[in-house]
Amino acid sequence: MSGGSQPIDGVSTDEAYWHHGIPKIWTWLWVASLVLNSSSAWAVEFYASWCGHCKRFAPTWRALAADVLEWRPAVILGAVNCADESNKEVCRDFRITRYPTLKATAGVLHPVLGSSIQKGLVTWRECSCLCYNPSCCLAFPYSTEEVRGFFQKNKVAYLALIFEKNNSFVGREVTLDMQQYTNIAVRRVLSNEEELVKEYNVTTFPSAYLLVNNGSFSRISVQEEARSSYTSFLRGLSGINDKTLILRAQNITTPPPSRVPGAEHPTETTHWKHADNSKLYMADLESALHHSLRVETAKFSILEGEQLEALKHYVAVLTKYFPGRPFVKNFLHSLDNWLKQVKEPNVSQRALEKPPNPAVLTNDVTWVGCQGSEPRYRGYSCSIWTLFHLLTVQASWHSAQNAEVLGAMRGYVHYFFGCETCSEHFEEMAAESMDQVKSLDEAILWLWSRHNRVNARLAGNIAGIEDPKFPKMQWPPPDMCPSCHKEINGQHAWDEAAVLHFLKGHYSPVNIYFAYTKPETFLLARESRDVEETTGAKGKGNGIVGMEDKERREEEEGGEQKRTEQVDPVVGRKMVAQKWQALKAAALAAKKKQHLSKRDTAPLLMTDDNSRQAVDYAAAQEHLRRRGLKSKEIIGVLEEEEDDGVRKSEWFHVLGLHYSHLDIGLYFLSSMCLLGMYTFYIRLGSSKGRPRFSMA
Ligand SMILES: Cc1cc2nc3c(=O)[nH]c(=O)nc-3n(C[C@H](O)[C@H](O)[C@H](O)COP(=O)(O)OP(=O)(O)OC[C@H]3O[C@@H](n4cnc5c(N)ncnc54)[C@H](O)[C@@H]3O)c2cc1C
Repeated sequence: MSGGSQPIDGVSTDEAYWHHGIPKIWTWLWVASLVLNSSSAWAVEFYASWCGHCKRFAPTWRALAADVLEWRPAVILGAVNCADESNKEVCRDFRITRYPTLKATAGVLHPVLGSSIQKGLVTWRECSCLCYNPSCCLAFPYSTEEVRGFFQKNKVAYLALIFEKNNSFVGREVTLDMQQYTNIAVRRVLSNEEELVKEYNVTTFPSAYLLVNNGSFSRISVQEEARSSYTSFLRGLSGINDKTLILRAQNITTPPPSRVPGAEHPTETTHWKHADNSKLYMADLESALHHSLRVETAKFSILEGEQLEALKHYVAVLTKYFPGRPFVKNFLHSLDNWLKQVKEPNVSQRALEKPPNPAVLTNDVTWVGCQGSEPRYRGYSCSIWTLFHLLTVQASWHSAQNAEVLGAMRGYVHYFFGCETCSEHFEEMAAESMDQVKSLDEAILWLWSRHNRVNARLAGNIAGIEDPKFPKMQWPPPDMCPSCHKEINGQHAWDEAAVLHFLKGHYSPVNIYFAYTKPETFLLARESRDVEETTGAKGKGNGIVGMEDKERREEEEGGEQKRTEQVDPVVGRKMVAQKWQALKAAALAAKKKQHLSKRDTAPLLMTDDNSRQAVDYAAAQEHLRRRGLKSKEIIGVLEEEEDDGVRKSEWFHVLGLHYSHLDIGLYFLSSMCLLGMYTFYIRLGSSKGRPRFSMA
């Protein structure tokens, strides 16, 4: 893979990737083998797709890639998206904790703008030449002897000499510009190489001379003594060979694998999800938890000191105030307990990664309310704001300490939030006034007003980081909360009491919608399968709770495709309507054939496709299995269904309540009670008229 302004054939083109044409690096193995073992010098930008500053920096990196396109294979530019979970290990191993970070095979390049990066690249190229491959060091200054013996040693038609001062980069840049051309060599000669300076009668620096292998030479006459002028003059010489011949001969245009199999991790699809901006979505909140706890913290192989304390504080606040689904709350509780019991001064990432058993949390991201019009917009940063607003409001209903949530947010943003400039800005605001927050309501308003300050700073689409569909505004806008806005002396003013009231309603658990969330059974199934895949521990739980061994074997023998169908959210999404019908049909058939009772199939059959009610598919499926329905007859429907914007999640939405499979279990229990009572009363009825007690 190589850098440049043009898309490279065969490289997977990701819509989310705005560094168009710069190689996207997928996996640690690949990076390690390509970057570290390469005789080329690599410069890689590590970024996060949600990070505004990375978006702002992207044009510079892109322009640089275009500019140094001709420096391949000596210098190659790449980019790695650290927000992509499949790159988690790469980013950790390269010790990337903030975005954007530029790293080169010989050190870190500081993300400074413009030509200084280029100069940095040139200097670094020289250093890496020394470290890795001395024979490639064409950019070192030439001595008088080297120039004199040049044509004896090298079978080329031309030698271009760039005379320049030591601190000039022109000679080195032209050398790199021309290094893919055959039949010509470019060398820099320093102004203190007196003999040569005299011999060629050099009076200005820089200036360039062309030596021909027949012994003639002339000054290169250009309008401006600059890199671009020299390069275009030299490229116009007759007999200069086309670079693509060399590239082909060296086979360096071969693209890298677009994705290493197994590196994929289910992430969001580009499929548009219906969302209402007056609602909160649990999918966003759970995705924020997952990303903050498993991706942002995963950048550090060891957590210790204040950073570890910040994590503990964050998790403790989440555990207290996150209004999650029961199994998510369990997850947080387990993590919190585990962290509290840590006696060592540090915690390794590996230890942290072990999921607290048996609790489970989604292990991918699904943006709904935080979805951007393109994958490069919004997402994580939106969700973390949403999460913290929700927590400040939740804390106000409990007897929390005033700045407990704000403190957790401050610590989290300071130590873990990858966007460096965001973190610095937030810290400035916190240092300025967070300690003046005197009540829980003030904490809600403090966060609201600081968020609005950030919105104001970013408004107006600075450097294209604003999602055009979600322009930055002072929030809540009048259409969301008319009473929040008032006028004092013709000037807009906020009615803070109304704002507080609005925020408490907006960031309240009853305003959280569960569309696009995955049920616990689905997550457990996926998690245990992941464990199985990584440990190779086949047969040790396939995630289908309570499944008989025989059936599990059948399932495994059923082949990969079936398993994929059951769990792959993308495939599932496409096929779900069909599957749903098939599952119903299978249940009906089974009911007839196998004499399953109505009770057994009830949860499935009572569900109306067009209603807003939805059944816990996985629970129903599991239930049918237990009732003897063969696995082959049950088509896995673990994914939500979407039909004209009406969603049926695996959780019931009935009167605003969410029913899990536990609820369905209770439903069966109550059905049985009813049945029992019914039988009892029938018996009672049939015994009417008969004396209850023997007559005396
Ligand atoms: C702590 C922090 C600091 C950041 N600093 C920077 C920075 O310095 N530079 C930069 O480029 N990006 C920064 N970002 C990212 C930026 O603020 C946005 O998150 C990002 O641009 C995505 O914007 P968005 O349109 O999704 O809405 P966001 O601003 O992320 O808001 C998310 C949701 O919160 C709600 N909301 C909006 N405003 C408010 C409010 N005032 N009160 C309550 N709820 C509100 C809305 O429903 C909105 O959809 C920061 C993010 C965080 C978490």
